[in-house]
Amino acid sequence: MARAEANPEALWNELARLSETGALRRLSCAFARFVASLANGMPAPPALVLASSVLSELEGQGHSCLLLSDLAAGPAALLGWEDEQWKELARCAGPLPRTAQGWAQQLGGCAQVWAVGAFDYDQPLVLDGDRLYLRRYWRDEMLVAQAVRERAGRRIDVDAEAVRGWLDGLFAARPEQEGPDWQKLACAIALRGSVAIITGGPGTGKTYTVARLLALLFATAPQAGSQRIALAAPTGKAAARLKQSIDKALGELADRAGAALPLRELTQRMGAARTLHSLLGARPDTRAFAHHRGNPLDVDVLIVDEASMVHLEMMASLLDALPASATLILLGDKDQLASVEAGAVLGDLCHNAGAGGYTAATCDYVLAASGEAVPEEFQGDAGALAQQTVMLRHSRRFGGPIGQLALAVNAGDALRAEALLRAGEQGVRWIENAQQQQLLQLAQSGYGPYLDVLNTGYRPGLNTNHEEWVRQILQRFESFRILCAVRDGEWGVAGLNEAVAARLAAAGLLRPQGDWYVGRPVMVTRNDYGTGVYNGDIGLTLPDPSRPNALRVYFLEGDTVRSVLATRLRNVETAFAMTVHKSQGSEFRHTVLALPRERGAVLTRELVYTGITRASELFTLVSPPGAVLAEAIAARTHRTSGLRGMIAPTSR
Ligand SMILES: Nc1ncnc2c1ncn2[C@@H]1O[C@H](COP(=O)(O)OP(=O)(O)OP(=O)(O)O)[C@@H](O)[C@H]1O
Repeated sequence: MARAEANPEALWNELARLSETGALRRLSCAFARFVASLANGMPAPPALVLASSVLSELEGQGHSCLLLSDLAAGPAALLGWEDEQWKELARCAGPLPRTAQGWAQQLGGCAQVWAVGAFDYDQPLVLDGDRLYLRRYWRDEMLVAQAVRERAGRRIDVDAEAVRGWLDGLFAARPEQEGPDWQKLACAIALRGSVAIITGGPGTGKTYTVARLLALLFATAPQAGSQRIALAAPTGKAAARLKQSIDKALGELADRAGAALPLRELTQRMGAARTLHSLLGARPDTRAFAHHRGNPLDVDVLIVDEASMVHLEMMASLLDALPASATLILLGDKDQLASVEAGAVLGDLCHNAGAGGYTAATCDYVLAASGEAVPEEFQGDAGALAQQTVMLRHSRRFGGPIGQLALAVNAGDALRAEALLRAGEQGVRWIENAQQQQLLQLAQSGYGPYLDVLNTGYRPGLNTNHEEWVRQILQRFESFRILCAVRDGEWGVAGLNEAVAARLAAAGLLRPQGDWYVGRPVMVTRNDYGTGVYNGDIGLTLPDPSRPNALRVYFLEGDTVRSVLATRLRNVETAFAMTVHKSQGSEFRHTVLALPRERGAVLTRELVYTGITRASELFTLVSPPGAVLAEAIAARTHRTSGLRGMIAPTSR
């Protein structure tokens, strides 16, 4: 890097140029200007201008902080830039520190940066060791780390013998299986603490396990009758699915347990599963929730499903609002895509779950309370939180080709993934060197079943009633979906939605007119408290039976159908195709994953894995020419955060 003199004007011009070319968000440029403006008229050091713009840019990509070592090494790759773009910017900035320590010294001396431990003037940037944060994210990470550490260290007295008796009754013996019953083990572990993480791929029995954990809590809690249990998930769809699965599992258990355990009472008392937004009391026009440490949630046990989708800010709010006496159970698949917003909280909390790392004390307790012996390879001491974390390893739903493909992708084995796809076994298909027409053909047959019912029309007498007709259409629509890696272009959400609608119209199956038309599937893109629809909700546009010319959008939540007048929905987009991100928490009988022509930063192993695991019976990969699949599998999501480090020091 050249060691020229600093040229502040050239630096600002270069930042502006980068934002004009789209390499840098306008926001990042504006943020750097804001930080610079806080110097009481003094010129801002170029190092600070650079660090602020890079930090803001990385925040937009989901990182919660900036490692100074990345800054010293040149963050071009991290930003998705060419080396030359960074070098040019750095040239304008003049001499810059070459080491992380050098950066820490320079930044720590700036009035806009609070070096942790120094006097706090509420500066916008926080320097914590070798990490630079926006203050909000530093505060959120500290809050999450502290709350998790405290919870992981807390033990609840358990009568291990009694627990063993109940667990033996709740889980069938499995003489033919090798290794411990991780599900049983997870119940024992969760019961003794005020936090537990149960992670595992799809179909590994996370919900099955948690239903048994609830039964166990009910059977062993001193005041079982008054336990307040809440179920929640990041999206409405995931919440409805959680409630449905738990009700089903508890229903089956109730039949088996009989009078010994009044589980039907528990099911009735639990109430609906809610989105985290609604549980915490989201309010229009403010980020602050109604529930926080001053007005905590009224719960004893909180179960959160699809925890991989929970972003840092939400996790911090949740932990802040949870009373110390309550137990938090997080369920999720650590290998799925992280949240759209900054942070990869579940991944950070249980990054090493596969290795176990259970102490002798944990192993003794688990043996006494569940009869399960932890194999030697999973023993060790991976810290307090690891003692409360269990990974479920055996998928019941996913043994076939879809499961094998997901495993291969997760293990980074592109050759095996390609071989499985090419073998064309029942359950997985690959359309290589695809043309868009082939995908549109798939869409026409995949969406055919819902369009059949739609086009038959609602006829009193033929379809038992209007709600039943709507339910049938919604259920059929939910059995097929196109997932995209990107938003733009021929293989992106926007282009494909338009192309699919045009194709269905050309086939005489739809009559698109203007924004709203009968049969248009839509996805809500923003929470709307007025109409009670939330980001990620998917509905279908159908005639309003009581007003001849009006259209309503119908949403299916579990078994319940609800609707909103179409014209009242402001933030929606057509949803024949959706991003893999938005599909998390959903499952479709046939899932089609469309990869783009070129590899970009978003195309990662986690994205492909998440796409595959949305399919319950059939998975089709559609890819234009190129080695995009192998490249995607080789690219892992990397999110910089300080959470692991903040939890680790005192977690042993
Ligand atoms: N120990 C078990 N014995 C019998 N059936 C089981 C067991 N564990 C899970 N199942 C069954 O396997 C299926 C998948 O379980 P479950 O839905 O709990 O998995 P999950 O991990 O929550 O899946 P997802 O991530 O897709 O929500 C269910 O039908 C469940 O009843």
